[in-house]
Amino acid sequence: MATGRTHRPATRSRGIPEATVARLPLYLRALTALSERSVPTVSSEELAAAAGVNSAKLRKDFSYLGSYGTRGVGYDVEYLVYQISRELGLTQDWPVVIVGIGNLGAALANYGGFASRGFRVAALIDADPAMAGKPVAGIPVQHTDDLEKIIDDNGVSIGVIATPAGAAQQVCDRLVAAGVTSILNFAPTVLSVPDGVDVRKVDLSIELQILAFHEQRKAGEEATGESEAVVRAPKDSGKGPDGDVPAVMPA
Ligand SMILES: NC(=O)c1ccc[n+]([C@@H]2O[C@H](COP(=O)([O-])OP(=O)(O)OC[C@H]3O[C@@H](n4cnc5c(N)ncnc54)[C@H](O)[C@@H]3O)[C@@H](O)[C@H]2O)c1
Repeated sequence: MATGRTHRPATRSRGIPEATVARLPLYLRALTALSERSVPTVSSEELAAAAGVNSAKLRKDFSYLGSYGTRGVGYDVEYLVYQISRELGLTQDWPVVIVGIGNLGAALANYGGFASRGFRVAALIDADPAMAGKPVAGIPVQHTDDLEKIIDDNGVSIGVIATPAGAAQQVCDRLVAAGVTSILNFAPTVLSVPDGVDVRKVDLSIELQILAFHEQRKAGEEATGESEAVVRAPKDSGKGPDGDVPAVMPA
């Protein structure tokens, strides 16, 4: 299944719904931008607009954090940044390994945005012996033979898979056996993991296919001149139960 969902129940142990957890990074991004502009407080409406979320939903989400804002003043930006960062586990440093240092893995390794969000690229791993020792983003690539030792030495719990699809499950199995409990998978394949391991999948081509579906629908509306046309989506419109995550893609 092409999904960005984690293999977890809908509610986390501390009572915060998974859908709220998924919105916390959106609030954090908007709050960080306000903080960088030294904005001290923000109303729920302003923040909701900046995060692209409905304001009633935002207030409900923040109630799970025990954050209710002050009437007429709004939310304290710095405190909310701290609260959300703490809730997301970002007040600590997370060493991450990237496996598969080709076009995508190298681009990820070079992305500066991870470090500023608390994710440190601890190691780069590839199966190609010719790459071993070569620096990418200033970090020497290490061979997959040493994967288990690298995970252990660096205390890594988050792994990023950027290998071809055919290698991804085997890489995943090794990461999990070595102690990794969260995986971000870029390979276009479904990974099987044991309970207790979270997998999130990123697939830009699926996002593009969903956009293509909407483009096609818009073009159909224009052609028939139906400004408010009821153009019914196929039974499976490409959206999951939350309306934001593709559940099943057309063949
Ligand atoms: N999710 C997305 O939006 C998205 C976008 C682009 C690419 N991809 C996927 O990301 C993956 C990588 O794409 P790319 O363009 O970087 O490919 P690439 O061929 O440039 O790189 C793949 C790298 O993986 C290494 N590799 C192969 N088997 C391995 C193994 N068992 N263990 C460790 N390393 C191994 C190869 O040596 C190579 O360096 C592909 O699966 C591709 O489909 C996903």
